[in-house]
Amino acid sequence: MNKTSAVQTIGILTSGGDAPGMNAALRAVARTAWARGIDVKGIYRGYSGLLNDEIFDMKKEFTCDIISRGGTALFTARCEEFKQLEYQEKAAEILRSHNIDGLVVIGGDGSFRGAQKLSAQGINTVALPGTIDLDIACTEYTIGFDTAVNTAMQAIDKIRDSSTSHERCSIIEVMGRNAGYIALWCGVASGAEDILIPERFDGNRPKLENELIESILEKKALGKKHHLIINAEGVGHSYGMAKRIEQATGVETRASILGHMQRGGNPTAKDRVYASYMGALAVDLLCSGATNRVVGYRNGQYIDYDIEDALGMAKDVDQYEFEIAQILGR
Ligand SMILES: Nc1ncnc2c1ncn2[C@@H]1O[C@H](COP(=O)(O)OP(=O)(O)OP(=O)(O)O)[C@@H](O)[C@H]1O
Ligand SMILES: O=P(O)(O)OC[C@H]1O[C@](O)(CO)[C@@H](O)[C@@H]1O
Ligand SMILES: [Mg+2]
Repeated sequence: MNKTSAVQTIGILTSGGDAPGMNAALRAVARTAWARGIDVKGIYRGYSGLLNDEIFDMKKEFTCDIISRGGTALFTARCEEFKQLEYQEKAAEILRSHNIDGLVVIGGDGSFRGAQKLSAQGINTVALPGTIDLDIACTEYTIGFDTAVNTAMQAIDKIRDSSTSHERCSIIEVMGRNAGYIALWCGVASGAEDILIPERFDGNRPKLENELIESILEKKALGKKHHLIINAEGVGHSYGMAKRIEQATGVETRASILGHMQRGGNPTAKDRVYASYMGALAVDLLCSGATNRVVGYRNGQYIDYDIEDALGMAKDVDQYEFEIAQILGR
């Protein structure tokens, strides 16, 4: 019991797509809470597990040997029904029945909405940005992005060796349904000739493919031995694109979709360390009586925002960075 803390029992859940570093975050939440004299309960499978009362007393052993592991030891899920008020009320009741008066939600923007709804139900809630997509406007860093980019970059390096040997064009599709940050970073880090991201795609596929065909022929004329296109999932259609490009250019073209391997693997040092500090801050915010907050990282500092304000912020790929990425690929 901590008489000065606003909360006495903290629950932790992970929600949405898993992200490397989630384990480091939940470990830091638990260990900081214990250091502050606060009990910790784990909730399996995100909001879905919460509604099914999959709640347990977390013990120290649960947090051992997980900092280096990808994924989430709490498992994760998406739960459509949680968007309805009656299920949010039910979830708050379940939390109260376990004496959970503070909750840490680790997930992406969708999970933040859920956290906000639980805060409205009277459960003090703090969210941590756990997503490989980097698509959260209030923060320059999200847990898992660094690992995902490094994983994808290493895969692209390997494809590049094969692509160069065969003097082919390779289209490599990386994750990011609505956001092109992974594609942009991989494109720059791999020296890609073209980078396709949803933020700069107007939906006109014939126009996009014509531009790519022109770019491939131009570079071929300059003597380039391969052509690497990094395509974000949000633009997609990599296999069809490869076929049409090959037909139009006569350059053998292959598509590779990297898929969920980008979400796994041992987190980088950055993801472990940032996630650890963010997890600790979430606990200290709850202890101070804060609710409906999201933790972020900006200008070298860990900070927190009101969830509504955070979700209201707009995020776009930096135009200067995008232009330079294109120049460097020429
Ligand atoms: N408007 C909402 N109200 C209540 N809960 C929500 C809302 N939107 C999303 N959620 C809950 O959060 C869960 C995760 O949301 P979502 O699938 O958007 O993933 P995310 O947290 O954004 O992560 P990522 O995009 O990185 O996979 C949903 O399945 C749902 O349970
Ligand atoms: O296949 P799933 O698990 O539904 O998730 C895919 C989505 O999750 C993300 O990787 C974010 O975690 C998106 O980039 C992707 O579109
Ligand atoms: Mg999301």
